[in-house]
Amino acid sequence: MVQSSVLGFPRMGGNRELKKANEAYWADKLSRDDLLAEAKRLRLEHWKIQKDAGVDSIPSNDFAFYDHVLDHIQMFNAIPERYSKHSLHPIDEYFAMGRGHQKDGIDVPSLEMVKWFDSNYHYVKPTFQDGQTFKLAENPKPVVEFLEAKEAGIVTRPVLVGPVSFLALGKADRDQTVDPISLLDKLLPVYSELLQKLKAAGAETVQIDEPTLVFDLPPKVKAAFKPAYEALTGDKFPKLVLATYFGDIVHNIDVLPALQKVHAIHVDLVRNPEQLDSVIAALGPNQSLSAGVVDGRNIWKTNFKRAIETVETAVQKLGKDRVIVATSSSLLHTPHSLDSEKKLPAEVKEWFSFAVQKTSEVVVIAKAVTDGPASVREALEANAAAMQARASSERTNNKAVKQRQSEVTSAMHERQSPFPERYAQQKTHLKLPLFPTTTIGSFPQTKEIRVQRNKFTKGEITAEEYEKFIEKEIQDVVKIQDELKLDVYVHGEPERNDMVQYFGERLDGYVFTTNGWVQSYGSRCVRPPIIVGDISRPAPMTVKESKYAASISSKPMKGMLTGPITCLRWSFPRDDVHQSVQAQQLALALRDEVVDLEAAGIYVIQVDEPALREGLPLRSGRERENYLAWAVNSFKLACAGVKDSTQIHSHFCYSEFQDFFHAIAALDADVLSIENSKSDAKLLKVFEDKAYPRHIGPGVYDIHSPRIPSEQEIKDRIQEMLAFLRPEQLWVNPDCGLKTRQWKETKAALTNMVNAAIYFREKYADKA
Ligand SMILES: Nc1nc2c(c(=O)[nH]1)N[C@@H](CNc1ccc(C(=O)N[C@@H](CCC(=O)N[C@@H](CCC(=O)N[C@@H](CCC(=O)O)C(=O)O)C(=O)O)C(=O)O)cc1)CN2
Ligand code: MET
Ligand SMILES: [Zn+2]
Repeated sequence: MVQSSVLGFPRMGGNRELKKANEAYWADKLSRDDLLAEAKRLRLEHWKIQKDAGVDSIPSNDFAFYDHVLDHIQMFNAIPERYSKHSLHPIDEYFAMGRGHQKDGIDVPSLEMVKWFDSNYHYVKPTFQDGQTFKLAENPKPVVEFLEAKEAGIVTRPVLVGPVSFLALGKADRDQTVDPISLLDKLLPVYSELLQKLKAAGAETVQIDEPTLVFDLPPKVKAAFKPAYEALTGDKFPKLVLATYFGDIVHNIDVLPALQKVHAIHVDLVRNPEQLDSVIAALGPNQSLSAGVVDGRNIWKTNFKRAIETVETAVQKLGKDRVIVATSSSLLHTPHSLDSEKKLPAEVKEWFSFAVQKTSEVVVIAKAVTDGPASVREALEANAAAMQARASSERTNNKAVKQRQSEVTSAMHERQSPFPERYAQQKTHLKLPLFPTTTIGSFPQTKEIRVQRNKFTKGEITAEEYEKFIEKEIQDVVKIQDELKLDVYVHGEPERNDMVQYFGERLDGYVFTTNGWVQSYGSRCVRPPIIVGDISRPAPMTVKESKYAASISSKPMKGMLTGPITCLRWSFPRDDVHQSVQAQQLALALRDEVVDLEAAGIYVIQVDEPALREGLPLRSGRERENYLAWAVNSFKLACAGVKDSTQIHSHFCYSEFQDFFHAIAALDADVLSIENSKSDAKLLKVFEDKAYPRHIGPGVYDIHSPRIPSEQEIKDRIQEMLAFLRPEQLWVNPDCGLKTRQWKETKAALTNMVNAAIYFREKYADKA
């Protein structure tokens, strides 16, 4: 029979219990025992949900306090000495690697955190030493959690990150030269030991994730699969289901013969349905296919008819015993349950499926194929009705939006004049000093701000009271910027819950959840708004706050918008029209906002695009070029409606930009601010040819840590930049917004930053 399976379940809990427990533990408000107990309770609850839904293969070890890659770093003892030398309790050592540790005389920053493939989830990068060795932890987490589930009567399928991906997703530590994949021989015995322990504990099957198979792989990495899976398959090991996701593996299909002893290969058939035939053809005679047909990355109900057809195609070739119905990826990227959404319009709620609902979907699909459609007739009929209702809904189509899109011209993407002419006007208009200082937009989102917003959302305070509160926050932020002597001010974004959700809530074509949280990193979560139809802007979204801020200050006030690509990427997009169409609709809505800000007297406007790099297709080639063409165009369309004298800024963070800078340069923004301080100034190499023509502020300090950078440190950074960039084109700013910081360290860090800028301003006074 066709089995059903889930590749991973969200960890946070229906009410973000894990976030709250972690943060309480970090603040010394929850004991270690209580934290561990809460985690155990959540794991059990999540297994039960899947068991009750009837899922055959339920994952374990998908839970992580902070990040699952970090779990592996600790379990294999790939812990850099700067963490291990303090003999912290294992869980504190773990958090020290994830988020840094400044306590009891210890001061160590976190390991690097980077994007998980093309998602808004971030993992902790394994960081290896020359001479790296590995050792399996005494009580490996996957074994402990397998036994925990077993004790509760649930036999699970443990999930591991595979050895090739674990190495390939890592890097050499700073000042080290080791090529991670060369460590395979040392790592395999540890995996072997772990898999045997899992088998001894009773695990029949283990899911081993090798998502790097969707990349273009360097030959050395590609060649590592054969020895790895020869070493880890055979009678003494559990059966392995090797999982890939977020792309196709057709370009690496020649790796499959080396994987023939692996029980099953999992592929993402939501993202790349066309890979089905090639993968089936490459399977060995005894191998099974795990067909990822329920989307782990989006919230749309699965189209049962289409999914069943796909699975049937596989069954015809392989037989029912060699096909597994699965989620396309872990459900980590979807919110917990639709049941807690009380405010969604009833019509659209019918179109959605969150993690809890998706667990039932895999079961229905598997049953439909095993026992025939009649066995699940009701579910299939309800599903078909929902598909039909969505396709014909008034909400999805807006004629005026389509009309406007048809009238977009190429001239609408270009500013009136080239940069030198624009800059000449901006210079006289804005009267900025050399080395102008600014921040990226947000100031600390204090507990008080969140509590007031929560009261307003619940109707406990009136709109007027909330507005007064926000105005007071803006006044405070302006006053602080006066004291700090910054040059270009921001209003601080106190009215925004999140830089994407805030816009989603103000645009037609979107709906939003009240509890649809998804983990972004560590304990930080987002509630991606959902694009259900054609997007338009019913009214200005940010003008009131920016105008108010400008009215109480004599300095230039920077307006703050989230760009079309970031709005798209950090929302749940539609799956019924191409993303380029949605991006253009967002661009047109933002274009109106940009023009309205200018008309309201805002002459510096920042349009953030931190997700531009994340949207880049994972493999090089034509698909990437297509993406860049429409992505760059949508940004330009959003910004180009202003006069030459209005200065357009854009901001980039959370990605590596060295190999991507040409795309950022193509945006033609007057000023860029770009994260720089964590990557050992790798970014600056891009400017080696000294050809970048416009203005730019590579971040001068990391905002992720409460650590206060000294004035000297910041001066050193700026000095380093001056080797690559002209003094006339440099801005001085932090790496990113300050919303996750406290006021105390924010003021101290910015004081040092402004002093450093003043030093260079005086030094280069002749350039002014
Ligand atoms: N969408 C998105 N993706 C992004 C980023 C980003 O800023 N936005 N930045 C990068 C890093 N990722 C990040 C993701 C989240 C957060 C973050 O700060 N999240 C906050 C939630 C922000 C939010 O939506 N806040 C709401 C709701 C706050 C809340 O929890 N309220 C309480 C009630 C108030 C209280 O008692 O505190 C509740 O609902 O229970 C608001 O302010 O209104 C968190 O997890 O704590 C930061 C960075 C990359 N991806
Ligand atoms: N303007 C936004 C902020 O300052 C940009 C953040 S990029 C993740 O928070
Ligand atoms: Zn940023």
